[in-house]
Amino acid sequence: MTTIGIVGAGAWGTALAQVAAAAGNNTRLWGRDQELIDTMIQAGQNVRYLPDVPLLPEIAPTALMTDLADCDLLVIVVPAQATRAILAALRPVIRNNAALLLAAKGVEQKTLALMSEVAAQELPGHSCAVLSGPTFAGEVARGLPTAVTLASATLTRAEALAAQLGTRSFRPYASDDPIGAEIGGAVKNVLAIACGIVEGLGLGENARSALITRGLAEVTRLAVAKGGRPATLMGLSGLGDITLSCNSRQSRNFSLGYCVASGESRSSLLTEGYYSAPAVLGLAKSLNVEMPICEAVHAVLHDGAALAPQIERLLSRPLRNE
Ligand SMILES: NC(=O)C1=CN([C@@H]2O[C@H](COP(=O)(O)OP(=O)(O)OC[C@H]3O[C@@H](n4cnc5c(N)ncnc54)[C@H](O)[C@@H]3O)[C@@H](O)[C@H]2O)C=CC1
Ligand SMILES: O=C(CO)COP(=O)(O)O
Repeated sequence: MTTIGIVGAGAWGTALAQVAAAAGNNTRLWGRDQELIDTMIQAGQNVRYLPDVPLLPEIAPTALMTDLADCDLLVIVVPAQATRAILAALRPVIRNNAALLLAAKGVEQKTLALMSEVAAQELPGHSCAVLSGPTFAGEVARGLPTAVTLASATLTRAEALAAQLGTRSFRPYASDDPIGAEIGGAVKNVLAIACGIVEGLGLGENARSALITRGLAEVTRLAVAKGGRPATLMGLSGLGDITLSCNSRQSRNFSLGYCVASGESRSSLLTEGYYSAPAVLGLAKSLNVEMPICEAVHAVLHDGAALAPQIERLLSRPLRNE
């Protein structure tokens, strides 16, 4: 039996622990907060991040990193900006041949690195794959049907992981384009903020559809410049996740955009898209890729730009061929 350590006991980490356990793996769920872990053990649910979802009894929550020492696979599910520190903390603990599966959707602000690049620097020699796609944690944890991209540089490795984690309701599709999958996951968060803004301003469904489609063109340009394949962006980790997150207030990124547009407080909603926007743009600049929608979101969130001129700027761009 495979022993899987889920590193990060937030909403997505908890949902992935449900998946790993349901797929028949020996599953540990590590979180940094001992009090939360104790409550999880007592209440049989993650009361802070995923309330009202009973956890499978096979999941072993722990706040001790040493409990991950014998894991065959570590699923890294802390926010992108915290991933480097967690990987470094795991270095003295985990087995030399433990595999990594990266589940955060973001780009590191300090270095503009993708999570797979961070992992290669912090834990060189460990095999590494990426999990991404349209997945609201609550739905996955309740066992509702979901499909994801599971990408690794080697297709056979991705297929093996897909078989290890797949169930009737959680269907990983294997891919050998981790870069495309990672870029899709990181940029969709920024696009979801843009769509939340459009919704909050009441600009209509046509405008949202235009943003989704032109956003898809934008993210594809970046992925290709970074070495990914356009077809990946037409799959679950691209179009699939953009469609989900750009159309639902269940998305925290979409909700952040909505709050920004309607002038509601957004302090409790600083999301992966908020933190990754500067890194996505930095990466785009370094690769000479134009990303006007992400630029507008960044200007509003990080430079204090007013919404109206940013919308005007997008609408007054020269007409071009599709
Ligand atoms: N919630 C969702 O539906 C999905 C989330 N994701 C991605 O998964 C990643 C995690 O998101 P969520 O679990 O939703 O976030 P969350 O906010 O629910 O939980 C984050 C977890 O990470 C822990 N954490 C934060 N900083 C840490 C640090 N420095 N060291 C150790 N632990 C730390 C927190 O204590 C918490 O347990 C994000 O990149 C997100 O984009 C991906 C797919 C679905
Ligand atoms: O990644 C997600 C869905 O695929 C979750 O989106 P939010 O982080 O915007 O809630």
